[in-house]
Amino acid sequence: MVTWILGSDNSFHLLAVVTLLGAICWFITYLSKRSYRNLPPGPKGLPFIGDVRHAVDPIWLASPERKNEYGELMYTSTLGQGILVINSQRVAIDLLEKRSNIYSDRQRFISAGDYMTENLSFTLTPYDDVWRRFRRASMDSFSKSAVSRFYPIQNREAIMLTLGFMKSPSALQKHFERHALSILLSVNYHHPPTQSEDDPIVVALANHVRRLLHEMEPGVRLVEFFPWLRYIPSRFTQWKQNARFYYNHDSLMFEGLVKKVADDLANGIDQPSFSASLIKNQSKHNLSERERAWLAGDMLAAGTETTSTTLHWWLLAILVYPDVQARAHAELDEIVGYARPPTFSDLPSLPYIRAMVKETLRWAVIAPFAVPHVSTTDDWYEGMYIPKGTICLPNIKVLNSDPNVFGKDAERFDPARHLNKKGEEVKAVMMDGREEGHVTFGFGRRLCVGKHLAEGTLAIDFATMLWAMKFERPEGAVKGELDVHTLVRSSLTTRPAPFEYKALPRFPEAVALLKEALELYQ
Ligand code: HEM
Repeated sequence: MVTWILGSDNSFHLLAVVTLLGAICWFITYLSKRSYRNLPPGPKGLPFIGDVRHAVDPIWLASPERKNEYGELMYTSTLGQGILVINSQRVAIDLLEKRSNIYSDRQRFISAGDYMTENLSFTLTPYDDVWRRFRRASMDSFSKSAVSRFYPIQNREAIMLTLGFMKSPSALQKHFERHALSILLSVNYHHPPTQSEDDPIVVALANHVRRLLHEMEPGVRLVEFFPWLRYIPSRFTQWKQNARFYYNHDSLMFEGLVKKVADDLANGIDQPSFSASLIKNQSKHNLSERERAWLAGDMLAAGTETTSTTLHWWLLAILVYPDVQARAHAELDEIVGYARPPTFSDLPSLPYIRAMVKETLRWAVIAPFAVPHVSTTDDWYEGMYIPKGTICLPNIKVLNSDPNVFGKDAERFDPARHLNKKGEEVKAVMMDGREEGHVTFGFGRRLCVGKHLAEGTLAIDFATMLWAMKFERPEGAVKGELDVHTLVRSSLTTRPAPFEYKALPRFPEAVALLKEALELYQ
């Protein structure tokens, strides 16, 4: 047969086709090997399973030693999943900002994503049409100018937080968590101030976040490693039944919160809130009722713990750096005085307080890898190959203390680094010229939507708390004893290790003046 083919007229064509196919196969193999030979440096691990041990160890991945060992980019992989750790602002900006069009997807989770949220959790949703509509709708309400309508809520909550602290200073975490959630419930639904952490909505939300994060933990769901398991019918798979149950449960919870706002609007009660804007702009945003409810609901999950954890780090920072606290007190005394607590209208005249917001976000380690991005196409960067589907981890602590950007004293908490010699705000301390002075809000198209709201909350909280109180170490505490390095993992974020402090009123009338001011916001 072979002889016949070779001997016929067609034989030449066939031989040519086979040779050509062979050459193409060889070329593809050569190219792919060449690509994989050019992956960024990093630990290789074992054949087939890769570097499982390190890939699931965030402390190892985030350590500044990796930068010394491998440089600005480190690539590792496990079970075929590529992971890229970005260790310099320059590269983070080049990839996640300048090539944002191909680095803006999120990691896919079958259980937490496809089943438990039907991919309607804004923070986790893939880079698709739903995300685009969510992004547009939320930018309308959370832009720098739009958030000013929430100032009265933030002012009220700053006073409530300060009064709570003055009454029971030791319960810092409870105060910060109640405060952050209460702001977001009011901003989202014009909900009245939340009084305690036992409030049913507080408990329900905490459970929602806890469930999702548990579901996303590596190794909790086998289906994440063996996606074909999703095709096993629900009656044999408890995880699928649970995920469906909680999707329906959470959808009803979020829809119920928006419905209350819709009822108010129908009854002529028109108070500023994110949900009210979504309802009024229904046709512009093109969101279904369910999408709308999940969008508003995800703001609570994304904004609560991040804000409360930042406050927690700030308190530690001003204890470790009493000189910073003293300079903030001096600014408040000069600009606000002792006759009334600060308001948003004071903030333009309080550059040191505003710089303290930037510096807290730079110095604190709130989310060590922000929220990972995923690449959507194969890419080449400075001769290195980055395969499609790579999980990209910006190493926030390393980027925020990059000596090329912040100098040799980057470890120090020093708001003055964001000011010039005259004490005025310096707009850009960053490589891309962005104004924040840190990369804690993430990058590119997925940059934190709530950043303006969060900055306002932190500024008015710092101003109000420092106007009323002085924070000190308890008697007998030795300088240098405070631990600024340990990271205690909470659900979404990392907090500092527990520490002791005293919160002392700065002058006798502070409580009465705060209570008086609070009445204006009731
Ligand atoms: C200090 C407080 C906050 C910090 C440190 C923080 C940090 C972040 C980070 C790191 C991301 C991921 C960015 C990226 O993927 O590159 C993010 C995304 C997001 N944040 Fe924030 N955030 C804070 C407050 C808030 C608040 C108050 C809200 C709601 C009003 C909010 C809503 C969101 C949303 C919805 C996303 C997802 C955006 C998207 O995937 O397109 N955040 N935030």
